[in-house]
Amino acid sequence: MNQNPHLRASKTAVLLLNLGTPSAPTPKAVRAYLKEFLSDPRVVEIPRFIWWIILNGIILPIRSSASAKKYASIWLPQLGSPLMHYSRLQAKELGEKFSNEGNTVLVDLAMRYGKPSTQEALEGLKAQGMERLLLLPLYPQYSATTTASSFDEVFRVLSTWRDQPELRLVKHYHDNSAYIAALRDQVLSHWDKDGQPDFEKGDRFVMSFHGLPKRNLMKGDPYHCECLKTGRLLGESLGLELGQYIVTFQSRFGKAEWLKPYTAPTIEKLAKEGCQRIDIFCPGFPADCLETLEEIAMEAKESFLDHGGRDYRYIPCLNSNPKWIEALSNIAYQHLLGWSLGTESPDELAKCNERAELAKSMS
Ligand SMILES: C=CC1=C(C)c2cc3[nH]c(cc4nc(cc5[nH]c(cc1n2)c(C)c5CCC(=O)O)C(CCC(=O)O)=C4C)c(C)c3C=C
Ligand SMILES: [Fe+2]
Ligand SMILES: [Fe+2]
Repeated sequence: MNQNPHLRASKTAVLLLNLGTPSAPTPKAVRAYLKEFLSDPRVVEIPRFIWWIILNGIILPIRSSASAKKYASIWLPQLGSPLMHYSRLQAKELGEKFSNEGNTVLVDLAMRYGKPSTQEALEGLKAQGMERLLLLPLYPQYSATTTASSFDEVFRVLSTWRDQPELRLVKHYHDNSAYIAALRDQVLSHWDKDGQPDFEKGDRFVMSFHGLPKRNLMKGDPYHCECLKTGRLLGESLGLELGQYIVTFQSRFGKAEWLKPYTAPTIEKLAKEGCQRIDIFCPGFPADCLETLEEIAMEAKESFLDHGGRDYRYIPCLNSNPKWIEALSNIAYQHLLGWSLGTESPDELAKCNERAELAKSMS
């Protein structure tokens, strides 16, 4: 069925791309995930042979069980990995938004590592008649380590297809006004509920982004500048002055220098300097995950309180904030301009069938 492309409805699809997460919070599942992730030459740029020895001989044996314990501490009862749960929810709600607005757009989620794989997501869309494909990464700031790696994987899969879809990509949306408005809404709704920090008294608003080796920045990765711009735009939209907000980088991996200032030492320093309250938010992570829930909401909180801080407020990621779903749909619509957002009318399909019959009779 549906072998003849003339006989099927041709559809537009939006594929959300994210990193991926272990299938379970166990050393075995975490090891398989880390092996795939850290073997990606886009992520670690050390010469392959040397890296293979370090990864298999040192990192995987040590890190798999340490990370598994951390994953176990954030695993959601019934729902599993927060990254998977919120990414799926975002795909579902974006799809519903399109259909509520009368558009037929296929929406799905693909993970760069683990499941659902990019290959299975693309094949699923193809089976539903996808002819036009928009790739929308759940990375607002572009980095070769994340965005480019996800695109590479899509290109790799498509390179095996005879009949490829039309293709468009969203490179980044770090300064998109709807994204900034969603971030602002997320912060303000927490301040409305919990009270605002007192900046006159020295309270601080910290925006923590995932880090990257400094070498990547020096080689031309735009990620650092895009994080700083998101931070500035969010700070401005909240009416904050320079010094009231701080942009930091977390999740350093290995011994090399990464983007600075690092989140953990900054928080410790603030506490030691007498800052009583910090509100911390991770604008670069659209979904809560290990890096936000364990490293920021738990570990960094402990350090702040241990070093004399009194009040540590973690503001959750965008997750299923309706303003975020609206931002995703705005970004998608901008890039879908000119593409059909419905299936062909019965008239069009009938014409297709006539052309197909004609072609058959001539062959
Ligand atoms: C060289 C190592 C790493 C680079 C470079 C890197 C870049 C990078 N990562 C994200 C987003 C996420 N990373 C997550 C987890 C994670 N990241 C690394 C290493 C690098 N990341 C590791 C080893 C791990 C696994 C956890 C651990 O063992 O510490 C996650 C969370 C995944 C989850 O399952 O919850 C996200 C999200 C970005 C945006 C980025 C570069 C810009
Ligand atoms: Fe990471
Ligand atoms: Fe920069």
